[in-house]
Amino acid sequence: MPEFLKVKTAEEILEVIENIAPLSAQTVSVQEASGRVLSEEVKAPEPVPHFARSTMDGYAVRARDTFGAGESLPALLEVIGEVAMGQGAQVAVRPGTAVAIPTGGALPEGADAVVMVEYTQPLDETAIEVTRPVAPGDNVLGIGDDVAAGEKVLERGWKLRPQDVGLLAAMGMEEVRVFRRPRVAVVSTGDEIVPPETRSLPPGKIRDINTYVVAAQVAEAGGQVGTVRVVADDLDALEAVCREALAGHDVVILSGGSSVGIRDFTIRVLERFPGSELLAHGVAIRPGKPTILARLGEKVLWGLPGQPASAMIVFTAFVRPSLLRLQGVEGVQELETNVRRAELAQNIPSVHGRADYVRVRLTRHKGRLAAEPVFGKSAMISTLSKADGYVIVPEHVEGLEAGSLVHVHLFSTP
Ligand SMILES: Nc1nc2c(c(=O)[nH]1)N[C@H]1C(S)=C(S)[C@@H](COP(=O)(O)OP(=O)(O)OC[C@H]3O[C@@H](n4cnc5c(N)ncnc54)[C@H](O)[C@@H]3O)O[C@H]1N2
Ligand code: MOO
Repeated sequence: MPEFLKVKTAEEILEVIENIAPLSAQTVSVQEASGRVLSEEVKAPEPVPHFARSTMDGYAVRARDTFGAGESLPALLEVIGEVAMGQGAQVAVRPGTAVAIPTGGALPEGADAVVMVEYTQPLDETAIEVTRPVAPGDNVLGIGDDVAAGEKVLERGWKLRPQDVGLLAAMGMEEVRVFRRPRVAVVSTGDEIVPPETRSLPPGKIRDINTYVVAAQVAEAGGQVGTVRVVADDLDALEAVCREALAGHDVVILSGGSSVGIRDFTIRVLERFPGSELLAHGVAIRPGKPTILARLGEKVLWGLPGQPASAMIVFTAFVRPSLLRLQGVEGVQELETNVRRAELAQNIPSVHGRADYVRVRLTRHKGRLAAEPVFGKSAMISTLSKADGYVIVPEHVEGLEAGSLVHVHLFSTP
């Protein structure tokens, strides 16, 4: 009797994934760096800012000249000049004097603070009264206050976000070293699969769903979608497509044919690749049991269940983290941002023996985030479209009760 050869728990699969080494590194320009993962830590090559800047519109002063100043006893200061934006200060502040300065202007020599214009009163063309004292450093961003020279600002394995790219730009970095993005082939198998543009569907045929879902998920996970193919249930044809896909890609994702039926060829194709190492055939989750994970040297092959809901759930739970590992993401940066806590809106029944991955939709209930189960067979695409993610009912738990707090694993990062 055919059977699943190597059934693993979700935790065991995630352990295998954690041990996937990143791909090689490459240099990219800072403009292209958002979403990429650093292959080296970044240290600040220079201080930011590299000159002391005012953070307010006002007057650069010596703080001690304002000590004791108040509404009834203002400090009188001579205004001896003005700082132009984008230029170094041309004049130094001496005792008893002030220099007009815009927000972001360079603090003149001799000054150690800025008085906001609101707390000054012009006396005449060349003098002001200061009605509030400032302490040294007030309203000033000193050299290196933002980033000190040599400071470690970003870790290896950090996935760069827009604000990180801003930090690199501020430090004058034009390029960074990042891990290569995995090139991924997406292959759907099945005699029944026809392209979406097919107008009148013959009986027994269905339009291709998984190719489109998986390719979009790969792109969202930072992978580069390469070959996209639909292959008939034919062992030789599938072998040929896999051979070509493995040669030109880091990862090959098949969908369909991963179960134990007579037309489920993924395992049989793998047997034709002598160096292949089957890491999992079957994972103890529902839906999604017929999942295959294999390594062929440096390459990774995933066989996803053909049912669209199963394929999408398995991708989110396992394939996505594996693509992130190949890109060098370390720790939980990405996985954490993909989880929301919500209150379960309805009971979820479940049985012992397999972890249930139940599709849910996120809604607002009395100002709080709620997770509403979307029940349906794994052959249904509409349930996925209604759902935002899934909730896991662990193997040894008999269902979850309405009102309990759950983790919703999102299909997409918003
Ligand atoms: N005797 C058993 N039969 C099945 C088992 C089992 O344990 N024992 N598991 C069931 C489960 S659960 C799933 S899920 C499916 C997965 O099977 P395969 O991965 O081998 O996938 P296929 O049989 O090729 O297809 C299943 C289903 O999905 C449809 N499909 C396939 N590709 C696409 C696509 N690109 N777009 C849209 N739909 C697709 C396909 O037409 C089938 O209806 O096995 C169960 N059987
Ligand atoms: O486990 Mo299947 O993947 O229910 O549809």
